[in-house]
Amino acid sequence: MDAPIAVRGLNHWFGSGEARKQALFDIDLTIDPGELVVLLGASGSGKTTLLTLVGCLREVQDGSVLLFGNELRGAPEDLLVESRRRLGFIFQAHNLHESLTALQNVRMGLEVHGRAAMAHWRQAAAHMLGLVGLGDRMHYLPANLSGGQKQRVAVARALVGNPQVVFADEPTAALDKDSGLQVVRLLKRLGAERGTTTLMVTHDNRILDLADRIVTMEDGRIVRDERCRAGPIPPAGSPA
Ligand SMILES: Nc1ncnc2c1ncn2[C@@H]1O[C@H](COP(=O)(O)OP(=O)(O)OP(=O)(O)O)[C@@H](O)[C@H]1O
Repeated sequence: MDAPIAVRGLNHWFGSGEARKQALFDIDLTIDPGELVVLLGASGSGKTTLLTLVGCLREVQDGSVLLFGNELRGAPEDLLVESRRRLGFIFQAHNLHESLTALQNVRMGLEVHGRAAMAHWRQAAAHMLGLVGLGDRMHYLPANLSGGQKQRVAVARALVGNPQVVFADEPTAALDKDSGLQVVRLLKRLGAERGTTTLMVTHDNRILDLADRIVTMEDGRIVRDERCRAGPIPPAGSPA
């Protein structure tokens, strides 16, 4: 299988005129299918900028970003929309809809996938909530869930559409140690089972043990790229 993400010579600037400031410098990064890659780096080093560029949430200005083999620089809107459908996003502020139950919140993760996916939304959402250990909380409103449980609902929502790549920005920041580990273990397990690739920004040293690879950024540049011992578990059905 081809690399889902291949970045070459990526530069990015914010602002214009006098205030123009370069945030990314000549980034090269190839991520293999099924990898759980952690992006580390001090505040302002460019992690979120990189994540949003690869996640089709920001326009690529200079260099190349191949997502599923498609060039995002200068890509037409319909290609970006199509690409986003294959992605899942988990952000620190889990932004669940307070007036919707856990099940209904997870349903939202299927809405972009059209009528075929929606036909069986209840089964799919319930199955996903079961996988994140919330089978007995499906009809709870967010207000009646703990921080860790809410984040797991957000994880279920991100994963219910079976994304090929998951982008997670500080997914454990609001969680205690056990809940944080649980969320990342879940991502890792689903990655192994489904071949899902995860690119995760974190400051959380506690979850580094679970990473297949740790990429460190400093002042807009990648300064280290280390593979960890464990390595990715190949998805079921891939050649030995
Ligand atoms: N919308 C924006 N407008 C102007 N400058 C920005 C914008 N977003 C980010 N920057 C700047 O780009 C640089 C990289 O920011 P970025 O948010 O990618 O860093 P980060 O590593 O994710 O930081 P943090 O860990 O604090 O989230 C910083 O200097 C930041 O001030």
